[in-house]
Amino acid sequence: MIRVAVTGAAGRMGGRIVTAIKEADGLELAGAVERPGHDMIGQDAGLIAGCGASGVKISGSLEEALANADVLIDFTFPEVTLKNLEVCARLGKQVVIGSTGFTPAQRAEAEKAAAKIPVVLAPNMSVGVNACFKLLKEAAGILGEGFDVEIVELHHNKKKDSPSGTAVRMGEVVAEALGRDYNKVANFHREGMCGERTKEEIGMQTVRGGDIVGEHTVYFIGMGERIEISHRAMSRDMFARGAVRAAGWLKGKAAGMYDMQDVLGLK
Ligand SMILES: NC(=O)C1=CN([C@@H]2O[C@H](COP(=O)(O)OP(=O)(O)OC[C@H]3O[C@@H](n4cnc5c(N)ncnc54)[C@H](O)[C@@H]3O)[C@@H](O)[C@H]2O)C=CC1
Ligand SMILES: O=C(O)C1=N[C@H](C(=O)O)C[C@H](O)C1
Repeated sequence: MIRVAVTGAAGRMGGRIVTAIKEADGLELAGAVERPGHDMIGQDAGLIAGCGASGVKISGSLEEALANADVLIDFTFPEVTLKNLEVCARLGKQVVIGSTGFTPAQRAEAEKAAAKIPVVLAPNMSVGVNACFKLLKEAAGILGEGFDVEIVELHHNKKKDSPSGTAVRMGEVVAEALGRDYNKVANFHREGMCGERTKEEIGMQTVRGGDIVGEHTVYFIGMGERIEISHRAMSRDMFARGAVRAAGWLKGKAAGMYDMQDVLGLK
C-alpha cells in the first residue's frame, strides 16, 4: 500500500485529491495538511472532501502529516510548495507537485530539491492536456513559420496566477518546436498603438470569471485558414486522478525531476 499525504487538503484540488485517493487501488490517505490557523484543522479530511470519514485529521504540521506517509501530493502555491519540498528532501519522501506560477528562480530551487528525492512536477495532470502538448509540438512542426500563434486560457475568478501554468507550458512547447525562446517571444499585453504583430511573438491571453474549471486554446492563424487545438476541463477530478497516478508511479523511482509526460509514457 502506498501511503499518501495531501497539502492544501481543504482547498479546491485538495478535496478532489483526497477523494481520488479513496477511490484508487493500492493507495491510502496517510496525512492531510492545511495552512496553520485554517478553520478545518482537526477535522476529518474525508468528511471535509465530502467522500466519507477517512480517519485522518487535517493537521497544521507537515512533519506530523508525513509521519506515516511515503509520498506528498502538493497543490498549493509556489512559496508553500518550495518549503514543503525542503521538508520532504530532508525526510526522504517522494513528492507530486501540481502548484503553478513558479518563477524561473523558484523552478531552479525545485530542481535542486529534486536532486535528493524523486519529484513529479506538472502544471496539468490531465491525460487530455498532456496529449495536447504532443499534438501542439506536431502541429507547430508541420505549420512552421507561416502561422501566427496565439494562446487563450480561461479560469475561475479565484485563480491567483496568470497565465496558467498549462498555457505557459503550451507556449514553451510551441516555441521550442519553432526554434524560438518562449521567454523572448511571449507577448502578454497589447494596448493602445502597440504596433503590428511580429511574426515570432506568441500572444498569451487570460480570461478570469465565475467557476470555469480550466480551458486552453492554441490558435495557429494563417492566411485564409485557422487551426485551433482546445482542451476544456469539465471537473477537477481528472487532475486529481492524474496526481494520484503520479504518486503510484513514483514508487521505486530514482531521485530527479519528472513530469506527467514521464508518468504517462509520452516522452
Ligand atoms: N497541475 C494541475 O493539474 C493543477 C494545478 N492546479 C494548481 O494547484 C494550486 C492550488 O489550486 P486550488 O486547489 O484551486 O487552490 P485553493 O486555494 O483552493 O487551495 C490551496 C490550498 O492550500 C492551502 N494552503 C496554503 N498555505 C498552506 C500551507 N502552508 N500548508 C498547507 N496548505 C496550505 C490553502 O489554505 C488552500 O486550502 C494552484 O497553483 C493551481 O494553479 C490546479 C488544478 C490542476
Ligand atoms: O488553478 C486552476 O484551477 C488550474 N490551474 C492549472 C494551471 O495553472 O494550468 C491547471 C488547470 O487548468 C486548473
